[in-house]
Amino acid sequence: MTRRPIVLQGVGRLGSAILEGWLATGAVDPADLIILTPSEKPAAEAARARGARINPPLEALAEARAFVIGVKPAKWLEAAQAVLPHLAPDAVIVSVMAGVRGETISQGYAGRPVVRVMPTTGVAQARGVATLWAADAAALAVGQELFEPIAETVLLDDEALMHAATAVSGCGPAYYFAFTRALAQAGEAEGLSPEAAARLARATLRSAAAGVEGTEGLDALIDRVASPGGVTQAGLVALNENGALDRAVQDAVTAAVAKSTELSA
Ligand SMILES: NC(=O)C1=CN([C@@H]2O[C@H](COP(=O)(O)OP(=O)(O)OC[C@H]3O[C@@H](n4cnc5c(N)ncnc54)[C@H](O)[C@@H]3O)[C@@H](O)[C@H]2O)C=CC1
Ligand SMILES: O=C(O)[C@@H]1CCC=N1
Repeated sequence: MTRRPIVLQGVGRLGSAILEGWLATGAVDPADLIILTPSEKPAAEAARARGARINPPLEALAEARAFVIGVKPAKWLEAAQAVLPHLAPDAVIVSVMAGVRGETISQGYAGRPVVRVMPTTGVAQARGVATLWAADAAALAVGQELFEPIAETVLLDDEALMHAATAVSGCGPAYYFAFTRALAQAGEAEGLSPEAAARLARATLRSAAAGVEGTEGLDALIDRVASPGGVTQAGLVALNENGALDRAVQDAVTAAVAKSTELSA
C-alpha cells in the first residue's frame, strides 16, 4: 500500500526546525514529504537530497493526508487559496500558527479537520515542546504522530488556552535567550571578557536545563544553588526586589497573550 504524503507549506524559522527534527528522528520519511516554499531553503534542500519533493505540480497534493501550515498568520489565507482545490477532502490541516483559531482555519480549508500545534524551535533537535489542541480526535492523533517524536507534548481541552501556551512556551525560548544575553552583559560589566561572559552564560543555561530534566521542584532546585546567607541569595534578592522579576515575566506573558489574541480576531 502506498503511504499518503505529508505536506509542509513554509520553511522559515519554525518550518526549518520542524523539518530538521523530522529528518533527524526519521519521524517522517523524507520520501513521504512534499515541501512548498517560494525560495530555496537549506532544510528543504537537505530533505530533497533524501527524497522529498519540493514544489511538485499541485496535483500531487491530492494524495496528502496532512497539510502543515508553516507560514505567518497574515499569509495563510492567501496561501490556502492556491492549494485548496488540490487537497483531498479528508486531509488534516495542521496549523502551527500563533493566534489563528481552528474554526477560522477549517473554514479557510472548506471544513477540513484542524489540529493546532504550538511548538518551540527545539523541535529541530527533537527537544521541543508542543502544545496541541483539536476539536477532532483523528486530527489530534495526526498532530501527535507528527510532533511526539520531536517534542514533549501537552494537550489542551480548551482552545482559548492556546494563547497562554503560546506566550509561555512558543515564545519562551526567546525569553531565556534574552535573560542569558543580559547575564552575559552583566558579567562583562563585572570585568569578564565578552568571550568568557558569553560562554559562561550560555553554558550555564545548558547546565540549568539539565537540572530540570529530573522531577525535583523549582524551589528545591533554587535551594540547591542558594546556600543560606550566601552569594546566590544576595543575587536572587536583588533580582526580584519588590517582585520586579515576577512582574517583568508576567508583563511579557500578558503582552504575548494580547498579541496572540489580536491575531485571532
Ligand atoms: N518561530 C517560532 O519560534 C515559532 C513560530 N510559530 C509560527 O510559525 C509560523 C511561521 O513563523 P516563522 O517560521 O517564525 O516565520 P518565517 O517568516 O521565518 O517563515 C515563514 C515562511 O513561510 C514562507 N511562505 C510565505 N508564503 C508562502 C506560501 N504561499 N507557500 C509556501 N511558503 C510560504 C516564507 O517564505 C517563509 O520562509 C507562524 O505562523 C508562527 O506563528 C509557532 C511557534 C514558534
Ligand atoms: O513570535 C511569534 O509570533 C511566534 C509564535 C511563537 C513564537 N514565535
